[in-house]
Amino acid sequence: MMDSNPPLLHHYGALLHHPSSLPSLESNQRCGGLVGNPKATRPNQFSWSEAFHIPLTKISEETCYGQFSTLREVMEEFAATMSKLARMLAGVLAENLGHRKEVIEDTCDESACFLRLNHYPAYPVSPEIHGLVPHTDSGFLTILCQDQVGGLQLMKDFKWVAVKPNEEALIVNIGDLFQAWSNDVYKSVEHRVMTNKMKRFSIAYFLCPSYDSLIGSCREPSMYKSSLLENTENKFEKISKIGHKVGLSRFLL
Ligand SMILES: O=C(O)CCC(=O)C(=O)O
Ligand SMILES: [Fe+2]
Repeated sequence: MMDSNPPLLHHYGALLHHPSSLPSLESNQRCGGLVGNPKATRPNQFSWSEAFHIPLTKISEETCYGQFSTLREVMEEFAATMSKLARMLAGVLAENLGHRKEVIEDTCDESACFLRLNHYPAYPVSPEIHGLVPHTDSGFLTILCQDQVGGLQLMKDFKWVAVKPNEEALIVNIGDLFQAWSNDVYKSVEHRVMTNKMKRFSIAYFLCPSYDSLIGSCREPSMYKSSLLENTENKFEKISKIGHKVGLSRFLL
């Protein structure tokens, strides 16, 4: 967790409490939608949530916002702020491993980065249902802004630990590809969202390597093979076929 300037979150309150009827997933497909789980056999393999998922390359396109065109400007501003912060943090983490911070600029151009506005409709608190199923984020770094409702948990020492809402803080997660790049010095943490009797909102900014970047470890002996990201198995294809993403295993040597 890191301290953030409280006005930042207040300024973006309109986004955090975005209308629950943002452009439907169907109309949002043009901007990149989420995929379900065709292999699910139990309710807790589904996520009780909907998401407005928008690549940075489309953030200025009015068609992505449907009737909520007033959100466009604040989305652009929010994405620019998060992008700067994510790059700065990832740069510091890269420098900590003895690399130039510019390696992040070289690897992660905006073409693969995206924002996701998550909405978790109210549901009785239950261990049987997830707001968002356990997962790790796939990219380099995620910056997450959550409201005051709570429900986010992360795996620590084989136990789920609640990440208490703090309106003065942002949550920063390492993603799978940063774990691979750092040769496991940084770990992508598993997390999930539980349901809540109040509706909940969060916004995530995902800093991701561009599809034409070579992903491999920055240290020897490397635990992960170097491969062009576009040649590795597509996580979305896998989710729609086998019900879960392939994650880091696709890079292991
Ligand atoms: O809503 C949250 O707190 C978590 C969201 C998340 O993990 C994601 O969008 O990948
Ligand atoms: Fe996540």
